Amino acid sequence: MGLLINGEWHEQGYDTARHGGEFVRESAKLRDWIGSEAPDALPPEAGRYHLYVSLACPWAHRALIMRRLKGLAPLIDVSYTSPLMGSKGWNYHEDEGSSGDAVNGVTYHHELYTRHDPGYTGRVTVPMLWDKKRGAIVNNESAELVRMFNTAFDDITGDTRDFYPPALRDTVEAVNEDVYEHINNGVYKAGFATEQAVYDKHVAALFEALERMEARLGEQRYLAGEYLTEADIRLFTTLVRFDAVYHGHFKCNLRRIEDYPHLSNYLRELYQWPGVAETVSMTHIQRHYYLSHPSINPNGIVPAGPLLALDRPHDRDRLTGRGIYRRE
Ligand SMILES: N[C@@H](CCC(=O)N[C@@H](CS)C(=O)NCC(=O)O)C(=O)O
Repeated sequence: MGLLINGEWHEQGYDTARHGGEFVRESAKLRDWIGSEAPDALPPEAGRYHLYVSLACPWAHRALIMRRLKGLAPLIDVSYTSPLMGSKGWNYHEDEGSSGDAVNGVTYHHELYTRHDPGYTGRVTVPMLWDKKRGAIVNNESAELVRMFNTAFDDITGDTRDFYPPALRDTVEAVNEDVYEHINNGVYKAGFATEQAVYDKHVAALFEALERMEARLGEQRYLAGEYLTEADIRLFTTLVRFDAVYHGHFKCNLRRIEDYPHLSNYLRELYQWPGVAETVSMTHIQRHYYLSHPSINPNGIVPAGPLLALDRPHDRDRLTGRGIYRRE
């Protein structure tokens, strides 16, 4: 793990001591846009953009799912990193399970950031969308990649499915805020805490939020109601990692997702949604977390279980669901 300072790689973990034992996530810095809404946006084009992801990373995973569900796989190709994030950060070592970098041929992900800006300062993260034409990064904030993929390429693909329908936006935003703060990032805040009181606070907030989602999903099919939206994709990527990684490795162990009837059935429904299972690699997920954080798991033993069997039947059909909203 490390970061770039004026274009130089520095090996450095998260500095929790500076924040009283708290893990504080740095905001993504590269925020260009593709589409027709913004005046200075880049044009949507088939084959022009390339998505760099780790199959282990929950933030990358949400972009990868949107790419798949919006039919963008033929337009936007993908490279995935090795699951092991060592002292030089994310890398493309094919012998460790990476696809290699077919576009730029780099070994380390940070080389892409310095190709974009030789003096780059900041964390070097996945997911990241690359513009082959300019040889530059478009955007490294997954929440924005999800939004972009939802609409930017619709004129090319003819796909009008909308994961952020205007009538549901307020609900989606409210759920996203709770899920991001207490669940998506909550597991990290608990797992990377280096003070007992900090861990206690975040683990409690995490399970209170899971209870809220459990109650919500007891009454409605999806987080924003009858339609599957980006809010569901954003919760899914944490739920699917929870019992396998966050429960043990990050000590988020008051309960498992399996112990919540609605959350566990909902997790299985989403996992079985056409196209989703193929974006899930439990091998990358478990190998990444258990092998990349020596301060938490010094011996690097990767556990054998749990046996999740996410293809078991679910009971969600008892609630009204209308699938994905389509724009007129
Ligand atoms: N805000 C970013 C966060 C992405 C992120 O933190 N990704 C992690 C992997 S799960 C990463 O690349 N971490 C490397 C680091 O922080 O040095 C997003 O959602 O796209």
